Amino acid sequence: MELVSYNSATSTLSRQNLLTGSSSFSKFRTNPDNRRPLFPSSIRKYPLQTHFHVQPRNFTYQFVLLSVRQQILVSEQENEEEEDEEEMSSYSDGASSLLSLSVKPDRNMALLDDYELEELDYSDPNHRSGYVAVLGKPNVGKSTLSNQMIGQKLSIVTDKPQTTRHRVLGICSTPEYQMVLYDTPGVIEKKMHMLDSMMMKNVRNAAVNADCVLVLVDACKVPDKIDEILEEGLGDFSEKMPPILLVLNKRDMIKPGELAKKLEWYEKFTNVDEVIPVSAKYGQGVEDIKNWILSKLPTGPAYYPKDIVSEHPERFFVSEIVREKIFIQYRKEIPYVCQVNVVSYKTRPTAKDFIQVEIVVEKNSQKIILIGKDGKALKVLATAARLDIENFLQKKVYLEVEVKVKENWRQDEGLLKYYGYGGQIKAL
Ligand SMILES: Nc1nc2c(ncn2[C@@H]2O[C@H](COP(=O)(O)OP(=O)(O)OP(=O)(O)O)[C@@H](O)[C@H]2O)c(=O)[nH]1
Repeated sequence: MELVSYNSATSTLSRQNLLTGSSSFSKFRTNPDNRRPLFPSSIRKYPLQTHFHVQPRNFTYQFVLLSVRQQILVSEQENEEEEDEEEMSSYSDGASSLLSLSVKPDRNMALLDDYELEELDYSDPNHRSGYVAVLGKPNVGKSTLSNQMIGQKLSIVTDKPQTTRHRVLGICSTPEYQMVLYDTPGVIEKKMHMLDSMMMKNVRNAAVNADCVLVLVDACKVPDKIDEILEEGLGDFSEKMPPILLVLNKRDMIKPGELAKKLEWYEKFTNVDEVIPVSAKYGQGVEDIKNWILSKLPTGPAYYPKDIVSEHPERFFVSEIVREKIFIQYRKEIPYVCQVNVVSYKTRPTAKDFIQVEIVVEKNSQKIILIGKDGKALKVLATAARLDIENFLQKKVYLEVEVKVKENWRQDEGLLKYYGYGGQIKAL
C-alpha cells in the first residue's frame, strides 16, 4: 500500500484564496452565558469511564454520562449485533469506545441527581422534547434546513448530491423545548454499493426512532409521490406512522403562482399531515416548521443538556470538514470514492494539537488525482481543511493528510462498519 503525506502546517498558501466558496463549521457546543468552556479538553483527554468517576459535577460529565447510558442501552437492545462487532474489532485499534447512533437515550433515566434534574428541566411539566427525522432525496436541502434550525453548521452542504453519509444528530434547544434532529443521507433507490445500503439502513433507524418526520422535496422539481422515501425511511407502514410534515423547500427559486400549484398538488396527492413551503437557505418558513414540530412533540424533559448541539465527537467534525473540502475541490466521482478517517488526534499542552487524517480511495488513479502534480492539489486541500478545522476548534492545529488505496472499500462490510456506517461511531 502506497502512502503519501503532506504536512499542511508548513504551507504558505494564502488564507484568502483558500476560504473562497467555503463556509465554516462552527462549534458543536453553544455557550450562551460563557459559564463553561466550549471545548472542554477533558472530553478528549479521558476515556468515558474515567470521566464518569473523576468529574461527577462537571457539565461535561453530564454529556458523557448520557453517552454511557446510551451505550448500556445499546448493549441490551442490540445483542444480535455483538457478533458483527467482534468481527469489526479485528479492524479496531481497541482504544476508543463506540457510540451508537441508533438508540435514543432512555427517558426514564433512574439515577439522576438534583443537579441533573435541574439541568434537564425535569421540573417543568410543559417542557417538550423529542426526535425528528429529516428525510428526502439527495440534494433537496436536508442539511441546509437542519443547520438553519440548529442555528449553526453541523452538516456539510454542497451543491452535489449525496454529500451526507452519516446521520448527523443536531440538537435544537430553548428553555421550553428540545428538538433532536436526525439529518439523514438522501434516500436513494438505486443502491450501487454496500455503502449505499448501509446508509439507507441508517435512514430507517433514524425514522423509526422519531416522534415526527419531515420529508423534504425540491420545489423546483416536478411534483412526485413521496411513497418510496417513506418506505425507505419508515418500512412497510404497518407500524404506527409518526406525524409527517412535507416541507416544500427552495421556494425562493420559483414564482408564487407555481408554488401555489405545487402546494395544491402535494396536499392532494400525498398522505401527510401538513405541507409547508420554505426556503431553508434563506431561513424563510423555518419558524413554521419549528412550530409544527413543537405541536407534535410529547411533553417530557430534555434528552441532552441545553448547551449541547451535537453528540458527535470533535474528530467526526474534523473528518467531515476534510470531506467537505474534497467535495468543493474535486469533480466527478472523486468525492464519492473518498472515505476520510481521523487516525490520530492528540492534544498537546505545549504544542499545537496533532491531527492525522487519512483519505481512503479505491484505485491508484484516484489517488494520483487527489494528490495532483507535485502534491499541489493535496496541499491546497489540506490547507483549506486546516483553516476550517482551526476555525471550528478555535485553536491552531498541526494537520497531516495521507492518501491510501483500499480497493473496493465501499463493498467491504467490515471496513464500512469500522468507518462508522454500521450506526456506530468512535465516541472520543
Ligand atoms: N436556492 C436554494 N438553494 C437551497 C435551499 N436549500 C438548500 N439549497 C441548496 O441545495 C444544495 C443541496 O443542499 P443540501 O442541504 O446539501 O442537501 P441535502 O438534501 O442535505 O443533500 P444530500 O447530502 O445529498 O442528501 C446546496 O447547494 C444548497 O445550498 C433553498 O432553500 N434555496
